[in-house]
Amino acid sequence: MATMESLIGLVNKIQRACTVLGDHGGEGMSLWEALPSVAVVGGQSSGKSSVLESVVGRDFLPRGSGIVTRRPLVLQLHKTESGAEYAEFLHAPKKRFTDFAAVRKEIADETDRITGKTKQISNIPIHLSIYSPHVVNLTLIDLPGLTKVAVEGQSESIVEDIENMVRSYVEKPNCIILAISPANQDIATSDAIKLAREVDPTGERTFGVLTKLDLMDKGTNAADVLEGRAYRLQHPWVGIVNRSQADINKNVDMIIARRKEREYFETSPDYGHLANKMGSEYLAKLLSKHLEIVIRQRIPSIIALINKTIDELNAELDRIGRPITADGGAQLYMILELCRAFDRVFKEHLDGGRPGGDRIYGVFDNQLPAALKKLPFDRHLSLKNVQRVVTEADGYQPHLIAPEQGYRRLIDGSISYFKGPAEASVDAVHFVLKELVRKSIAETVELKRFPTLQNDIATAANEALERFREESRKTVLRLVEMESGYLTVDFFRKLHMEPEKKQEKNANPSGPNNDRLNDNYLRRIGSNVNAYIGMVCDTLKNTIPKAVVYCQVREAKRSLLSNFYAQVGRREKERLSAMLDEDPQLMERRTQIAKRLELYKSARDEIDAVAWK
Ligand SMILES: Nc1nc2c(ncn2[C@@H]2O[C@H](COP(=O)(O)OP(=O)(O)OP(=O)(O)O)[C@@H](O)[C@H]2O)c(=O)[nH]1
Repeated sequence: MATMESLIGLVNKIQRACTVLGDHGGEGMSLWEALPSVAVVGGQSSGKSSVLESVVGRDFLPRGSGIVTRRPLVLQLHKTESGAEYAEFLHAPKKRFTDFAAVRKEIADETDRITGKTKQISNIPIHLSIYSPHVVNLTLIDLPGLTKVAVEGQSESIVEDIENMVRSYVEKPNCIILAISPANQDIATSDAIKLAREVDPTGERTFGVLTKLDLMDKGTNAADVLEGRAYRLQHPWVGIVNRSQADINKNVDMIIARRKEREYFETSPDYGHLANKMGSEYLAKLLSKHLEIVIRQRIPSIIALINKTIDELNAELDRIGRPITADGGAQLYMILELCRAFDRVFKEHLDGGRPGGDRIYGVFDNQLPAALKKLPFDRHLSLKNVQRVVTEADGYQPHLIAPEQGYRRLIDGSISYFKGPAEASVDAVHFVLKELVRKSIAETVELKRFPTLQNDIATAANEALERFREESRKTVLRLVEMESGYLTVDFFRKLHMEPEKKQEKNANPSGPNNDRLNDNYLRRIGSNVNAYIGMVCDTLKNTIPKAVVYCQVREAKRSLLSNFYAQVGRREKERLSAMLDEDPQLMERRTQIAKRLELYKSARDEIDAVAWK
């Protein structure tokens, strides 16, 4: 069976770890909140700090008039076997305080650091651990005193602010409330009891503490309260006699004060019969014992919470990706795997399965034919232009039979118009491919965590696409040039064979005459060229897409990242790690999760070890 010390020590340890990680508060139910803690609540000057100090057996809290406690103080008491007493602050972890006057000063300074020297309050806690053979394992939270009026220099809202802050601690179901009330005031007006009743109506987690018993009017006593008749709680009331202000001023030692307190009860005619259940030492033991019971009850639910959280953290780690290995070979492998994952997505876009590849067909099916249709052959083959070209081609010697040179020039001129739509198709497909690269990178889940690699892949892919575009451009231009380079002879032979019935009877069949190049003759040349160009157009409508697919689409599928692979393979280990750089926020998040995971796992181990001892 676990001992009391080990159980409370365990909770102390876990709380401390939670604190280091900033695990308390925040989103969801945290481990911190699942652990029991003791909060000290009371009106101003009710004796909260004095009770805390007697429990610890040391002077270490700032004193003065007005509200001195202006930030929550999370005080963890660690019982040590022997040796010197010392204190440590979470905000100055490397510094051991053995002088408790310095601890007091540090609390005051640290309070001012957040709140300024004003009388404002802050709900950011100060964490203090005290290691001593004279304490019991316990975590206590000292809170600002509840007050009814704001004093000079404080905002009007301070009364409410303090109450809200204190309430935020005591309303947690795992908070044990140490409600401090001074005996020289009517218990019915106690701020502590009022708040405790509100958040814990059944009184099962409230411990009533009555201070200043020695300051009661002569002839009156607090037996009614201490024996539970005035205000009933589930736990017995504990009476306390702290040092008076005069004692404090005289520097009366805590140990002596404890002895005097013991003597007070033992010799008191009013409380002598309760003596063994009164005093700060008894209170410390009572709390510690209660805490142990509570912890024991809570262990199953704490373990459940821990296990649930471990599962959640693991799931989140899986989602954002596990840390990357440091080995160069493994990194190279990982980069190539990631590239392949991208490549798969990219191919799915082209081959179907993912949208986008169809837009390439759109280029061939709509854009290209539409552009071809718009070419200005009407203008180029107008009577006027045909006449101009043919005459120019003839030069000083008009053609004898047929205007061979004129035909060639008209055809060449027309064919060169095809370059525009051919290049436009190349560009259009280029942009579709580029967009698909962008989309594929965004859609490759595995790449999400690696912004640098995403960039590298995008750059490499775009460079490759640029090369393919250039190759494709050359190829389609060549197709067009090939059409000019050698004309289809058959077409003209057939023309020649056709009966020239449409020719005017009086026109000179051999061509030119005095009003050489009459309209009908020119129209015929124009329509012959037009028919030939129509044939070329039909051919190019088919061959341009073939060239584009061959040079760009097929290459993109085959070798989009080939150069990149070769480069990566030659890279140094440092460059590989750099490529696998992640979003700093993500890395930070992963470290956070890993740390919390560590905390929860070690908490589980510790609980296992203690609970089954
Ligand atoms: N005689 C006597 N004086 C006490 C007792 N408890 C507290 N005092 C005195 O009451 C004054 C206030 O006590 P603190 O312990 O500072 O009270 P507090 O509730 O912590 O005060 P704040 O943090 O300012 O709200 C001090 O001067 C103490 O010496 C007691 O049991 N007997």
